[in-house]
Amino acid sequence: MKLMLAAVGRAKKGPERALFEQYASRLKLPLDLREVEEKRPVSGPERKAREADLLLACVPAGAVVVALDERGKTYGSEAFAKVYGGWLERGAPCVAFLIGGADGHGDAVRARADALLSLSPMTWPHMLVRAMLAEQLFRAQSILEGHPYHRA
Ligand SMILES: C[S@@+](CC[C@H](N)C(=O)[O-])C[C@H]1O[C@@H](n2cnc3c(N)ncnc32)[C@H](O)[C@@H]1O
Repeated sequence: MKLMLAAVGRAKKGPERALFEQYASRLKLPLDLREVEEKRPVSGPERKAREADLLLACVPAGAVVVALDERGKTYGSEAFAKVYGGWLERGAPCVAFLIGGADGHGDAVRARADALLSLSPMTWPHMLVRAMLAEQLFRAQSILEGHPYHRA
């Protein structure tokens, strides 16, 4: 079992990337980061559709697919830990988290996703979303293990 984060855009060296790497490195399951980019000058629905294809091409067969979307379901951290634990127990080879680009996710991602996960109803910059997701995965891991980190 591994975790995968497929995301639109390439993270430059900087605080968001450092924060993501800090939390990702504390996860016991390997977290494979795959960055995708549409290089052709397309916009709007065409860009969204192309980015959806690029993201889905990263997803291994049989993976649990979780699309990050502000319109998705929100959880408290304890409730999220239970849901996350359920995904891990499904026996899938991978839990794949997908982060969209400036225009959000295309229809193909929504159709394939097993869950739409919101970190809040607000829209956050996608590079920050990577770090926030990694922190919540680490928090969920701590909750499932009964580690005191999650009380902080
Ligand atoms: C800058 S946002 C683009 C939002 C886009 N305008 C939309 O309507 O979906 C880029 C990506 O960051 C992620 N994202 C931003 N805010 C989020 C939130 N509150 N919860 C979950 N994911 C979020 C989503 O994956 C989104 O596709």
